Amino acid sequence: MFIFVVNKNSGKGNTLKVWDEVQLYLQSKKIDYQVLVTGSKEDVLQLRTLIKNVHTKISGVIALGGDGTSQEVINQLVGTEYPFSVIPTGSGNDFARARGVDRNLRREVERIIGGRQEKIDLMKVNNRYCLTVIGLGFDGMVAQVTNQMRFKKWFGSLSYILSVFKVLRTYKPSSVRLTIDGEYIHYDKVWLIAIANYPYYGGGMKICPYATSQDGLVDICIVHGLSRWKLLLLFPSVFKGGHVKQKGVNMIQGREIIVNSDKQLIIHGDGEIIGSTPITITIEKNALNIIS
Ligand SMILES: Nc1ncnc2c1ncn2[C@@H]1O[C@H](COP(=O)(O)OP(=O)(O)OP(=O)(O)O)[C@@H](O)[C@H]1O
Repeated sequence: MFIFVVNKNSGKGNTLKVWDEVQLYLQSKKIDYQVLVTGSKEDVLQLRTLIKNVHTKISGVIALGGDGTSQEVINQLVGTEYPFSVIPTGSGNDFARARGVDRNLRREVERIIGGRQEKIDLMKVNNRYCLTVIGLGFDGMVAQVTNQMRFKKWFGSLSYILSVFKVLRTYKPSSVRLTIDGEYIHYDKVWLIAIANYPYYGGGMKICPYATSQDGLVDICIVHGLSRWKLLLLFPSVFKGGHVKQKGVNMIQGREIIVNSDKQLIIHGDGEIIGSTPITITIEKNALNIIS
């Protein structure tokens, strides 16, 4: 038995259409499933009840949505053995991108149904688990502007790039004190800090190219000390991960990161606003089963 959580509001609004196709395939193969169609984050809480009431073996819980939907679903699955996967129908889809998705829907569903399982690490902030990247400062603001954008549905992953240019015009960098596994580091003029379990965010920006969800560590990218113009020039290199070799970019790894800043910085996790500084981020090894 598979359980599907379908976020009818994700991406360009065609998630229900994709679900219809998936459903046809499941029925043609006589695969047992249940579905929860959700219209808000709060609806995902019904997943627990659904799981409790299923009396056959659950082979997987599959989200149809983007990274925000995935975050909601995995927060219901941590502590269980049920494996998670996603059929990407969101705007950014950075978790799916990192795993490598088959563009052919039928093959993607087949892969999920027959897939092997593996354990991955998750990042934890204030009792909330995040899958891909947590971003602070400039990044937090970009996520906020993107989520408020009326045309996000139309622009898909391009909406993150449009927001970058919008935020770049007015954002002011700040001083940040990082404590990484007990060691203090002070940075001035910090534009952004990205803390990653997977390489991508913002619909394909390879912010931490070497991040892997199976090493018990987060990769941290700190962009600091640059003028607005230099930041703009650095921007194109992030799509291939080339920014990591440039001046003004520091890469560090760690297990526990405490962030303090001279002004309150907005924080996103998987593209969703999850709080503001000061904040502590930890990594939990092997916290989630996924279908790979
Ligand atoms: N299961 C759910 N059902 C309905 N709404 C949800 C669910 N999970 C999250 N949401 C809300 O729906 C919004 C959109 O979902 P999601 O983030 O998955 O799609 P997206 O923003 O298009 O894609 P991405 O995050 O990959 O850019 C989220 O910002 C969140 O507020």
